Amino acid sequence: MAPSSSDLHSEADIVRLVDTFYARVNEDALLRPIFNDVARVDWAAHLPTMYDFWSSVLLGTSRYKGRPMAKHFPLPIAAEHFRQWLALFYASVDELFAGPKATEAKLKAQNIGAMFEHRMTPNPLSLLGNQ
Ligand code: HEM
Repeated sequence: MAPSSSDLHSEADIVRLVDTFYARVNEDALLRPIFNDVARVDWAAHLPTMYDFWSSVLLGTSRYKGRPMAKHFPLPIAAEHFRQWLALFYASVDELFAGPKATEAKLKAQNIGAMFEHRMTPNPLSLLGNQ
């Protein structure tokens, strides 16, 4: 019988989630080149930043102080990349956890991702030339 998952509660859970998610990113044909070839991410620095980010979002610790949009604007990413990012995030949550906090993690990832994607999409009104 498969072991039943418990919900996400602790800092150790955040670390497991982030490590599992980025392991999937690093095996993904669409996303791996963006992180490793385009952005040349320093994983030893990025993973702790992401522990802080998700600890702030899900456990309310306010440890993350960065400005994430600035890191994403220069990247060649569009709807398909955001869809894949979210699919891998959902799969990671579902592999490890089940419960209200796990559901909250997926909802927040979806909302923050949609906001990033929206802000990165050129506004068609700008074509009309009204600044
Ligand atoms: C297609 C989707 C995405 C790609 C390819 C992507 C890629 C990246 C890259 C390359 C960095 C820079 C890492 C570095 O500093 O070396 C980064 C940073 C970051 N990303 Fe994403 N990202 C994506 C979506 C998201 C989403 C949906 C979230 C939030 C739910 C997110 C949260 C962050 C945060 C918090 C940082 C750290 C910024 C900082 O250094 O303060 N990303 N991302």
